[in-house]
Amino acid sequence: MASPQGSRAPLEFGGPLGAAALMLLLPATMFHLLLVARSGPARLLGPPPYLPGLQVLWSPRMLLLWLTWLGLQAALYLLPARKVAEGQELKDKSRLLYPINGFQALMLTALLVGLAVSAGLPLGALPEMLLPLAFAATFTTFIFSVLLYLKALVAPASALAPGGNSGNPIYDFFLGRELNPRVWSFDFKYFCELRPGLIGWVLINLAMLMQEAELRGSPSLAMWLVNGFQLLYVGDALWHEEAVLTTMDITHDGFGFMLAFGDLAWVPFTYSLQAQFLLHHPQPLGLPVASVICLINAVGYYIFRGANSQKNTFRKNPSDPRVADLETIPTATGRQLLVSGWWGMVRHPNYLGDLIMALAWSLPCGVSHLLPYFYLLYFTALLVHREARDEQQCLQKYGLAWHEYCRRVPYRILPYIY
Ligand SMILES: NC(=O)C1=CN([C@@H]2O[C@H](COP(=O)(O)OP(=O)(O)OC[C@H]3O[C@@H](n4cnc5c(N)ncnc54)[C@H](OP(=O)(O)O)[C@@H]3O)[C@@H](O)[C@H]2O)C=CC1
Ligand SMILES: CC(C)=CCC[C@@H](C)[C@H]1CC=C2C3=C(CC[C@@]21C)[C@@]1(C)CC[C@H](O)C(C)(C)[C@@H]1CC3
Repeated sequence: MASPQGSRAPLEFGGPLGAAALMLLLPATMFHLLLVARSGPARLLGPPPYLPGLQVLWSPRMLLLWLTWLGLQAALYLLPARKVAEGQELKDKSRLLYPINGFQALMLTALLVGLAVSAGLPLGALPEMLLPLAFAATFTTFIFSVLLYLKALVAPASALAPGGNSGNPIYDFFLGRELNPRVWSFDFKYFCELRPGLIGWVLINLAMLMQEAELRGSPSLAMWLVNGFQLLYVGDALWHEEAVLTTMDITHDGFGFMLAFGDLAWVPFTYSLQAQFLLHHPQPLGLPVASVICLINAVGYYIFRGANSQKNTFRKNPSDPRVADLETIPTATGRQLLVSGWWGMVRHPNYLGDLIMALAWSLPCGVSHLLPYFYLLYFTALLVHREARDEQQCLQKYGLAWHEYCRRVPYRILPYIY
């Protein structure tokens, strides 16, 4: 059944056909990457070394391990939070409350893992378990998405997302029907966006580092860099957890297969690709090159954090002294758009910083293989597409003022190029 507002929303991602194709393509790509990363030639574009049978992929023990991980993160989410933040205003003018305790969850996970490892937990064995673990994550994601779809059938119209309610079950299953599915105060989308996947990603990286130390005596410099850069990224996301409440994933997109799979399976198992690659294909890296790569990551982080913080500070309080002097354009909604500072350089300076960091994460893996650059390629495509979606939403929200912003700041992500 199509909702009144859903029937007006234009279809994205190529409509039902595109959604169906992505639901097959994304898991297939993830398994391809997992298989290729451990193969000798490590060819991104070649066939996988072998096709694993169900007996390799399906393991009740791995399913149990995966569910235990989700359960642990859910328990940490429910612990008392240092702060409770209000989300953006909803259609019915209400605001939801969100616990801000993601960084605390990261620290407690580190403590628990540290204790478990010193008590003999073989974390270095995790690399060998990635395939069945990824299969368990994909399997549970499908089941979870079906439950989310069914839950949305009984949700009031005001709880539905602007997209994802076209009436086509495949499309709606993929995009997600309900904006903020919750059971009591447990918010599934917010929980999945920042906890099990992101923390799982750094844990997989750490397992690669420990396994490398076991195999070769000590972790390589390249492995240290990849682990350090990505830990900084995840730590930063959890430290600035409140900022996720204004992203389009939380404010605009429904919670369906796309985000559930993206958050729970795609992020931990494909974002850790560089560490997986390095475990099986050690790369020599000298200090001078490592220093240049650190500098690239630092520049990317500086732009990413500067731009995101500037916008978040401005959106919270436009008269905050840190942003009060910036030039702005008024809009008919009463909100203003920044046209100087980071947001006067390009229309998505935060994407630029993120892409520079993505480059720095691949460079420690050398230039002999394309595989470790998969993240950079995928992420460029994701951000270009995301930018176009955001542009469309901003045009709807701000109309003429958005046209004026585009005239004053003509480049989207890369100054003078794009
Ligand atoms: N690692 C990963 O896989 C991914 C990382 N990311 C990162 O997540 C972060 C958030 O990205 P995302 O949610 O896409 O979008 P942004 O944080 O860039 O937010 C876009 C919104 O910002 C507001 N805005 C745009 N221009 C201006 C301006 N000039 N002045 C004031 N406000 C403005 C508008 O919303 P409004 O006016 O309503 O406030 C717009 O909808 C980024 O750093 C991105 O790189 C994103 C996707 C994947
Ligand atoms: C191709 C595919 C499977 C689509 C789903 C996309 C998701 C993987 C990404 C959509 C937006 C994301 C964000 C982050 C991770 C990736 C996903 C879920 C993010 C949590 C990474 C850390 C950042 O600091 C962030 C908090 C800004 C970011 C928010 C968006």
